[in-house]
Amino acid sequence: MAANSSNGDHQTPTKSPPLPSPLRFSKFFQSNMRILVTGGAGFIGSHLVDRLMENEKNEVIVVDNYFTGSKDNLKKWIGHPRFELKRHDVTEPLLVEVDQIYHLACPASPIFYKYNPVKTIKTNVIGTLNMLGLAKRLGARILLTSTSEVYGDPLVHPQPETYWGNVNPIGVRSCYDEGKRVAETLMFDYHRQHGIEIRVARIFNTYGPRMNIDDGRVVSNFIAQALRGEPLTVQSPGTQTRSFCYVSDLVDGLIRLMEGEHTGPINLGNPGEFTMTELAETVKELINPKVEVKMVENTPDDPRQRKPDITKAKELLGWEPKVKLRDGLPLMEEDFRLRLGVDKN
Ligand SMILES: NC(=O)c1ccc[n+]([C@@H]2O[C@H](COP(=O)([O-])OP(=O)(O)OC[C@H]3O[C@@H](n4cnc5c(N)ncnc54)[C@H](O)[C@@H]3O)[C@@H](O)[C@H]2O)c1
Ligand SMILES: O=C(O)[C@H]1O[C@H](OP(=O)(O)OP(=O)(O)OC[C@H]2O[C@@H](n3ccc(=O)[nH]c3=O)[C@H](O)[C@@H]2O)[C@H](O)[C@@H](O)[C@@H]1O
Repeated sequence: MAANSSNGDHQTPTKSPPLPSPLRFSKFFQSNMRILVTGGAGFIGSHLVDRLMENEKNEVIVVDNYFTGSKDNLKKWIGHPRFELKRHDVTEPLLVEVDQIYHLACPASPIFYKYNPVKTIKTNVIGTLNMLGLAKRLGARILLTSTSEVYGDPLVHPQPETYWGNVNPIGVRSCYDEGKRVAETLMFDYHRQHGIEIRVARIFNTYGPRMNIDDGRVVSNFIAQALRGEPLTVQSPGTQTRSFCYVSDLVDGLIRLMEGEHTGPINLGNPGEFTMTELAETVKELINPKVEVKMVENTPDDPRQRKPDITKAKELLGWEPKVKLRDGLPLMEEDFRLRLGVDKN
């Protein structure tokens, strides 16, 4: 019987195992944490990647199908030894070895998520199932970027995480808001059934540099319109409200949530609340006082009010946003000027 065999079935190895590749000890492999970011070529994802890459102990893998994201957002990392970019659609299974998963992949602007609603549902449901399956196989911690849209057209204001929402299940926005609600359910079922370490962030309207110029969301629309000298299109009635969070604050919140001890769901957003008419007037005043503000028709099921209750984020993550709308808009203006080629007079 072999001396080192516990059950007697094993042969004593006659040959020692091969040495690991010498590359195993190079700088490339010395990271402590390998992190997957799905949707990392998008707006929030690329800012998250920037922040994760600042830490030399992190190795970052991005997967994206480039539906609304772009390699351009990640160009400073392409070729970096701790960075890898892969064209991949999350509705297909993925085999990679990672310690953490930030799962962002999903079109976020209403014009894009409504463009192919069935695909949006597949991305939210099958995409999240695939990422949870990966997390289960690896024992990895997974964070989902859910949304304030799970509250629908809210009847409670501001919205705490305990509010179950007011969502139209058959409307044109349902592919996104019901899709995210199922994604949250899947996260908690995998947690309860399989013990997966989960984190769920409910993000409220976030803005900043790198949003697509023709993204269709309100802040990017107004800034692009102001710079092009076109009327700012306020969708009626203009009294509907949103609360806008600058992207650096949001990324800080996501990382705190991932690194902390709480599953969530946790609201991440800036409680400063504005009507769309107020937003248009602010953009006009800061960027181009000559443009006109024009009232246009709205889209179905547009939520009338939205403001996060961030008590939980403050208490559990020690997080609150720092950048006020009036300070964030000029930072975004600078980026849009560069990309549109419009100089400041
Ligand atoms: N920006 C916000 O205000 C906001 C608010 C709430 C929630 N969120 C959530 O945050 C995440 C990122 O939003 P964003 O504003 O950066 O949007 P974005 O559209 O800029 O980024 C989404 C990224 O996901 C990719 N993607 C889409 N479908 C995919 C698929 N099937 N497979 C692989 N990649 C896919 C896109 O190409 C893009 O790079 C989304 O999950 C969104 O629902 C954003
Ligand atoms: O933060 C959230 O939870 C969600 O918010 C947004 O959805 P929405 O608030 O409808 O975002 P916008 O399309 O930017 O619209 C905001 C408001 O601006 C108005 N709007 C939009 C565009 C425009 O040109 N003018 C205008 O007045 C809309 O009617 C709406 O009332 C995002 O698009 C979602 O991805 C995200 O999940």
